[in-house]
Amino acid sequence: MNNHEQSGNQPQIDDSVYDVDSSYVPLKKRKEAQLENVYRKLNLNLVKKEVEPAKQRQEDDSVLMGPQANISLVDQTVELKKKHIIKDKTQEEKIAEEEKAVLEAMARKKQLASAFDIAKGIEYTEPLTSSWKPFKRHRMQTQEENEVMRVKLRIIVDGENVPPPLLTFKAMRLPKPILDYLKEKNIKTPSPIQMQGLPVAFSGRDMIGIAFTGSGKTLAFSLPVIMASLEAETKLKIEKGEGPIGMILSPSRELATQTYNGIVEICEKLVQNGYPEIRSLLCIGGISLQDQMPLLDKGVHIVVATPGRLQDMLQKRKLVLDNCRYLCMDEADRMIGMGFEDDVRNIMSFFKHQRQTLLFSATMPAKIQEFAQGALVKPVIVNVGRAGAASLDIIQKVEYVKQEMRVLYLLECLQKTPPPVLIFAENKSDVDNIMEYLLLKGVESVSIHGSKTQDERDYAIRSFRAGKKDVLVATDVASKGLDFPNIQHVINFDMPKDIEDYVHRIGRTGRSGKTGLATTFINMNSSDQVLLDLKHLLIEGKQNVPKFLSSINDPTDKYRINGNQIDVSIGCAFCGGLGHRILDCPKLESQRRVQQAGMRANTNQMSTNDY
Ligand SMILES: Nc1ncnc2c1ncn2[C@@H]1O[C@H](COP(=O)(O)OP(=O)(O)OP(=O)(O)O)[C@@H](O)[C@H]1O
Repeated sequence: MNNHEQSGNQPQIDDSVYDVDSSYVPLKKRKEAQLENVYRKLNLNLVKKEVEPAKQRQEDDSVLMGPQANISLVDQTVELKKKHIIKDKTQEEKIAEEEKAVLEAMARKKQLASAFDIAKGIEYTEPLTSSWKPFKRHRMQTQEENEVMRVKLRIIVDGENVPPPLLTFKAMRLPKPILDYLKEKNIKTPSPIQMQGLPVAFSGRDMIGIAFTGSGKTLAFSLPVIMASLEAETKLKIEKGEGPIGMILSPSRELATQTYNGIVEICEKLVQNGYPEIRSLLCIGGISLQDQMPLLDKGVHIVVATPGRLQDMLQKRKLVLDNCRYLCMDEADRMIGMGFEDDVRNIMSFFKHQRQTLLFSATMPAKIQEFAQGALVKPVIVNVGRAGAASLDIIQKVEYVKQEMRVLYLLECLQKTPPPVLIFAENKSDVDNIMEYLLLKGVESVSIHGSKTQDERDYAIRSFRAGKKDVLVATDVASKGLDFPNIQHVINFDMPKDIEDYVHRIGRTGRSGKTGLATTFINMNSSDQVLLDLKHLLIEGKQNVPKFLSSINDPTDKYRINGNQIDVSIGCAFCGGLGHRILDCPKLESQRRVQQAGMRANTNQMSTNDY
């Protein structure tokens, strides 16, 4: 029943209609055109360069080499060896060079740094320090011992002087009320991203944290901001109108609210136990600024914000970042890579001092890491699993369902598991239609998308979270970071445009060690590129790959010369998709188009949804 392709008796499955071959006829031409577009966008002239060096070398060689040459034989030999190496470059090396050039050009174009620092010519070379340190016995551990531990925990780190991983919350020297809070929440042992990420963040180090959906990243950046605030408050009380000490940026109002609520709970626990009051402000669209003025007047320690409202407040000087020393971007690749990039750059420009910067996400392609490293000081990269990999706790099913049959099939699909179930659709109108249909059929459902009022959005999230509604139908606004308890099943009414969104969507289930199911409807309307990314993601996750996916012509085959010589698992350095390389990246191409048309606000769903 789960797999239509396998059962072969469902009318809505029609593999024969799915003529994938025809869409790949002009592949070579398409690649050439895409390449040209990428280069044009980046003002590179690499296509020309590819042709010219050989000619140039010939000319150079004729001048430099041979008996007439005015250089020593040793130098000539070196030159000849170089020449030989250049000539012997494998196709793999050439591709790697092209990819590197594209990435470097992008990094140059998009330095993520404070305008203030750039203007003043300030460059920070050393990380900030903090008074936190691990117990002596952990400090005494050798790097080798730490590394052995990391290997066991499947944690990969990169960076100088990485603090040791700590296996218990107690070893992290957290205040007792926080330890009690964690126990009450049944959070007994830190997850791997917490074991390594928390010591790094507590030490004041800049960090990029990558770990699969539902693995506890929120605590890995919330506890450090609370600790930093406690430290600051203890040293010098935050007075009227001062603060914040730390700031967390989220791509959606709902995610910001969730993070804020978690922080407030922990801070309340601290106050109940005699610790100083740590005040937090939720800075998102749809909340009355007037209502927040009394809190702002008192001074706040922590701000959790979406970029739109935050910029508004910064511009109006309702908030100043003079004392802000901690910045975390949750779902960082979304924040930097798509849509919010200019906003983030603008927010950065309001900082006046060095800050600790942390970036977290489940999907963080190399492109973002390179880009972000320009803004971080001696960062530590903490990686648990491949960036962009799906959680192994999710059973992924992919079914071919004709476009017009999808709504009808939803009801059957809903029977697969008990509630709660999340249904994702790309378009707001689809969300509305699905919702109407489910209500007609008596399914207790709520829906959320960017055109709903804040009250409607809040109601939907609240009632679904409380278990009063069985089904939440949503656009991608609810796909990133939201943590609903025990989602049994995620249904993708359509395949998202990029594989990262797919990873985030299905990541609403299979969280904190529990198993979940994800079903995705695909048909001829799904793009070939993303289906190939999906195929490779399923292979990576050891999931069943349906025949209609495995039979698609795979352009990454062309990179597997000489018997799979190229490791395709490196995937696309821009979007992280495994089914293509950066030179074929549809997302890069679509961004180029968006930028050219100057339509960012209209075409990026996040931007319209989340302010
Ligand atoms: N160490 C832990 N042990 C058990 N549960 C935990 C632990 N840490 C966090 N959790 C719980 O796991 C759930 C998922 O955590 P969280 O929302 O932080 O995941 P995430 O990694 O941020 O996911 P996403 O990538 O989707 O944003 C939450 O309900 C959280 O309370």
